[in-house]
Amino acid sequence: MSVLALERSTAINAVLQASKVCQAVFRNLADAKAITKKDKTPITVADYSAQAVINTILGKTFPNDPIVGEEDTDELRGDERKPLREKVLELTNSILDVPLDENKLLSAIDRGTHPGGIKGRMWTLDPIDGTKGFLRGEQYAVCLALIIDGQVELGVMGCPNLPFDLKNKESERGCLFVAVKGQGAFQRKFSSSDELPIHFANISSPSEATFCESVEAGHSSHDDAAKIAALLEISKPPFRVDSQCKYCCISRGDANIYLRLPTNVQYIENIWDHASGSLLVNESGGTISDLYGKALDFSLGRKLKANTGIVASHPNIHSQVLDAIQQVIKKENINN
Ligand SMILES: Nc1ncnc2c1ncn2[C@@H]1O[C@H](COP(=O)(O)O)[C@@H](OP(=O)(O)O)[C@H]1O
Ligand SMILES: [Mg+2]
Ligand SMILES: [Mg+2]
Ligand SMILES: [Mg+2]
Repeated sequence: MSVLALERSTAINAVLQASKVCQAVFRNLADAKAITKKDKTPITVADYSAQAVINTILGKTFPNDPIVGEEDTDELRGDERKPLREKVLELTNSILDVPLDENKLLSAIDRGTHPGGIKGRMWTLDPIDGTKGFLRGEQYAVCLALIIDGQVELGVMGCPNLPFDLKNKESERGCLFVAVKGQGAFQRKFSSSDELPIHFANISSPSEATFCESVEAGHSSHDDAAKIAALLEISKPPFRVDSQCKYCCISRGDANIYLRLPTNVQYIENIWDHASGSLLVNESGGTISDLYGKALDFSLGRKLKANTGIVASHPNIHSQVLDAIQQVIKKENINN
């Protein structure tokens, strides 16, 4: 049996089950009212339920593994939240073999409150990455990764709305991406367990590139990206996609560069927003770093405290992309 085989199959099953939760809510999106968390970002019944499903499945096979999950139950407790809680419970139990009661539901979600760190095994989970994309009816991803001693060893991403072949409009939607360190990167359809290896598209000059960025200008500066693209003589328009689907797209050759450029100096990236995607990039032949060329450090808790922004691209062009980023950042620092 290959390394992490049980972790791999369990994570794939967990992500597929959680994706079913999201797809069920997505089909009746008008009913999926979002509430706003303390950090002013949205959350829906599907985010809570997907985290409950994945944490329950992981807990059965790996009862001692901690989980660093995005969500907690702070906003799900109290009388006024009873209707929301009941919806989350109903949705969760429509997927799980053994139904949960309300207390078990809350504790399943709160298994995700681990602080992270450098020692031992831990999972990191983003039950819906791109909640804003989900609410707009666009792209989102269910993202799960296993970190051991600060290193991402396994990443699985479910992208329910992503076409298997982006160039073919009729292509089936629902793709799952999986990478294990040292074992390569693969894509499969939700509807079939056949896995196909994926690779970065070969590219020799940044000017030929298509770059990905967030749909949300508040999550990544579109203005700075345009300046960087101009310096690199990129003529193709940006490919804007929500969520870690961006990592999936560059890893299978749909685009060549992913830029995530801070809009606010206070913002620090979350580990669950990049763990699975960063391994997918590495295993499909890409390079990933922060804006200063520093490796992403997943060992410092729930956040990427030592890093600023993100850039992923083909190794042939990475240093040129970093140079262009430096020029734009330096100019801004001088002007501020
Ligand atoms: N000011 C900000 N800068 C960068 N990322 C932000 C941000 N505010 C929220 N985010 C993150 O952006 C993620 C979505 O990324 P993208 O724009 O690539 O779709 C969100 O994940 P969630 O949707 O899981 O909350 C959230 O963690
Ligand atoms: Mg969120
Ligand atoms: Mg996220
Ligand atoms: Mg999320």
